[in-house]
This record gives sequence, C-alpha cells and structure tokens, in this order.
Amino acid sequence: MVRWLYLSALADTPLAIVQAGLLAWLAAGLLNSEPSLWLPASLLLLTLALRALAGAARARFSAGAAADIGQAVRNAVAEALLRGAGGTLTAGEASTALLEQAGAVGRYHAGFAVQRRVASLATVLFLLAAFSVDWIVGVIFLCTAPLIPVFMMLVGSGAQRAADRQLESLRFLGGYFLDRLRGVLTLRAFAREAAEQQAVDTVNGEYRKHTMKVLRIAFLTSAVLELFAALSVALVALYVGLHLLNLIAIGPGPRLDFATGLWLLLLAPEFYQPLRQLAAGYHDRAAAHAAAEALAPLLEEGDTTSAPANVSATATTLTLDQVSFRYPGSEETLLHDCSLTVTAGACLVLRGDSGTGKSTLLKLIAGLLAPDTGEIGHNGRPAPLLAQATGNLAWAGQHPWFIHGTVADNLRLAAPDADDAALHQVLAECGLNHLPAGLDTALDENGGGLSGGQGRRLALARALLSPAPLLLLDEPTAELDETLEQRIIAALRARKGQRTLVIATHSPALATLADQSLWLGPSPVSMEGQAHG
Ligand SMILES: Nc1ncnc2c1ncn2[C@@H]1O[C@H](COP(=O)(O)OP(=O)(O)OP(=O)(O)O)[C@@H](O)[C@H]1O
Repeated sequence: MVRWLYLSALADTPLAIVQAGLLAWLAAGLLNSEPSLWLPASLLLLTLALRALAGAARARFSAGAAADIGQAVRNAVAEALLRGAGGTLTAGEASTALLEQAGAVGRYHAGFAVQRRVASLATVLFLLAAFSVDWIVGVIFLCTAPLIPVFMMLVGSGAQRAADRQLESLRFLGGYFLDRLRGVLTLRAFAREAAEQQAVDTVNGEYRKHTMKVLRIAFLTSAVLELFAALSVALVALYVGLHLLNLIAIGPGPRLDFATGLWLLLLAPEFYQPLRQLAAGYHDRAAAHAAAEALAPLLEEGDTTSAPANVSATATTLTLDQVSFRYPGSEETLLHDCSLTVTAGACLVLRGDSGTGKSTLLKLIAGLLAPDTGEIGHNGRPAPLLAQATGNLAWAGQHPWFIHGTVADNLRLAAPDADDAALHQVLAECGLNHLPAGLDTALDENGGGLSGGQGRRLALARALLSPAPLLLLDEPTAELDETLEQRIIAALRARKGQRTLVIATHSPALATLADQSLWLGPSPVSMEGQAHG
C-alpha cells in the first residue's frame, strides 16, 4: 500500500512538466495558427486524465495507509494497556491514546512523511527541467524554494507548542467527560446535571480554544507560503515577459521563444505546489510529534512487559523487606520499614482499624502499587508487577469488576478449562448455589444481576477457583452472616498449605485462620510479622 502511495505521489511531477510543455505547445500553435493541433491537444487531455487518476489513487492509498498505520499503532497501544502499561493513565487518557493519538501518527506517516520525500524529489526534477532551458529561471527557483522550509522551521516551535497544548486539553476533556458519564446516575441523584454540563462545556471551550490556535497557525502559515510562492511566480513571469518583449538582455533570455517562455511560466506554480502541500500538512507533523511523545512511554513500558510470566506451580513464599509506603501528596506514612516472611502455603492475616492500610498493603503485594523503599519478594525474587504476574496471583477486592456475561464466563476468567462441576462446587463453597439462573445468571461490569454481597462472594469464588499460588483477599467475609462466614472460612482452610493466603479482615472468626498476623496501627510504627497460634 505504501509503495503504491509513493508511486502515485511521485507520478505527478513528471506529468506536471509534460502538461506544461503540451499547453505551451498548444498555445504557441494557436498563436501561430498552425493547421493541425490534434496531437498536442489529445496528449494534453491524456496527461490531464493521468494526473487526475494519479491524484485520486494517491488520495485513496493515503487514506488506506493512514488507516493501516493508525490501526497498527492502536493494536500496539491496546496490547500495552492490556498488559498493564500506563497504569497512571485515566480511562479518558487511555481512550485518547487509542483513538486520537494513534490516528495522528497514522495521518503523519501517510501524509506529511510521504509529502516530504515527494517534495524533495519533485524540487530536484523541476530544477533540472528549469536549468536545462534557462539558468536564470533555475536560479530563481533555487533561491526562492528554501524560503518555504525555512519559514516552516521558524513557525515550527510555536506550532509544536500549540499542538502539545491541544493534545493535553483533549486528554483532559476525554477523561473529564468519561468520568461524568460514568457517574451520571450519582449526578442525577444529587441534581448536579446542569452544573456538570456547564463544567464539561467549560473544558470543551478550552479544547476549542486550543484547536482554533492550531488552525490559526496552520492557516496563517499556508497564507504566508502562498504569498512567497505567488511572488516567486511573479518574478519568473517578469523575467520571461521582459525577454519576450526584448526589454532586457541578461541570461539566455534573448533566445527564448514564446512556447519555451510559456512553458517556464507554467512550470513556476507547479514548482511550488509540492512545497505548499508540505507546508499545509505541517500541523499534522506537530500533532503526530505530540502524540508520539505521549505514546512512547506507554509502548516502551508495554515492550518490557511482553514476556510471558512463568506461573509457579507451588505456593509462593512472600517476603517484605523494610517496605515503606505513603500515597503521593499524603502526609501519612502508612507503612514504615515493614519486614516479614510468609512461608509457602501459610496464611497471613492483616488486621487493624479502618483506613490503616490493609488494602494498600494487599495492593503493594499484588504489584498494583510500588513501595517507596524496601522490597517485596515472591519466592525470593522481586515481586513482578501485576501486569507480569499473570496467573501467579489471584485477587478478590472489595469492589470487584466483572465482564459483561454470565457467572460461568466470569468464573472461567480464572480457570478457562474448569468444567461445570468445578464451577458449581466453588459457588457452593461461597454460598452461591441458589443463584436465579445458576451458572447462566447474567452480569454486567459492575456485578449488576447480583446483590453487592453476592458480587463480592463471586469475586472470592473466582479467586478460589484460580490455580494461582498466591491468593490476596480483601475483607472476603465482610457483612456475611455467621453461617456463610463459617462456610467461607472452611473453604479457605481447605486451601491452606496448597496456596499462600494473605487476607485483610476485621473479622475475629476469619482471623483464626492466621499462621501469622500483622496489626496495622494508626501511626507509622515499625511492624514485625508475628507467629500466631
Ligand atoms: N489512592 C489513594 N490515594 C491517596 N490515599 C489513599 C488512596 N487509597 C487509600 N488511601 C488512604 O490510605 C489509607 C489506607 O487506606 P486502605 O484502603 O488501605 O485502608 P484499609 O485499612 O484497607 O481500610 P478498610 O478497613 O476500611 O478497608 C486511608 O486513609 C485512605 O484514605
């Protein structure tokens, strides 16, 4: 596709030179009242048709190549996001990366990058053609042509800054809008629709302002370049005209006949055309540059996570070595030099008042957060990021996410080959054996279709079904009655020894499972793992 794009784009220059020649031939013939002009006339028609054809082919191949390249970038970005790269991106920023930025890179490669090469080659061809007939016209072309790239370079940094700001505000708008869309029910409940609509309008206005600035620079650049081109064409016209009227006698001008002079004159606008097209696409370059800068860290991060993880077959030995952690911008150090070892197959219970950092420690162990200092090890090796730990740990959090599908679809995320009997068994262990449609009960992403408690137990069932050697469970028995809690405790006890369990809980009954327990206090004190029971 790209090769055809180059061919169709390059075909235009020789055709333009020939077209100018044929037009000059025809005009001179008409002026001299030559009897038969059908040959230049038909050749001219043929050239015009070929140019139109090449132009249409170029537009088609260019759109195709831009779509292909954009799609390839989009696939790479999607792959990186799915591997967990770009963990700090909001959903809106991720969608901007997938849609807008990937598209901008595609448009640049199929547009500006192609035109830059085409313009260089076309300039050389036109110069050769001009010099072969009249060196003064050649010199005019040679001296005026660099004005266009030099001017583009002069406006370059300003255009780049404007494109950067436009992209930044688009990312912000994407994230802001998506957040409001997600929380639309909450906004409606608090009658905040009008205020939020206004806020989205304001953010949208900012984006519009930045976009208008980019367009203003693009239009102004094009207008100035048009002026340069027009002045240069006028210079050639003046030179040719003065010679045809025998008013000056410099250069090879005195030998110019009408046809050659007209050909040179017709060549002049064609000479500047590729450079003007290049300038017109300059804002594409700035947009692609800004997009590439935003995407590069994501794709580099994606590359490093591309190696498939080795799933450990046995329970994981977990070590924390002087781990400290504080959320960015927070005054409170939640963990301070925390050290402990959980042997493979043991159960560590995290206890403490609400807000003391139990879920945070689970996230650190899962690799969802990175410690400020210290190291967390799985089987003696630095804990992999969650993105690289596929299959090595299973997580059941307080706010579980599901895929749109059935209960069975969601359970099989953890164990794709599990048969229905295994699914029924794990559901029974978690007290979910009386769901309205059993394994076929339909769910949405937020667990709609189940009650909040059932949703949390389904997430627990999914973790229990997973063959992962490390299970991280956040309040698995919260808000359950005693019978259900005992059932779940029994299910967890059955996994002890085969899996390493880390459980955050307020429940004294669940805490009896602990081989080790860790009390997280309100102040940043040093904590040691203690043997329990
Ligand atoms: N993303 C975050 N950014 C900043 N602070 C956070 C973030 N998440 C949690 N915190 C703060 O960190 C502290 C510990 O939160 P965490 O959820 O780990 O507590 P917890 O012990 O699990 O609480 P609970 O028992 O209520 O679940 C809280 O004060 C909370 O406000």
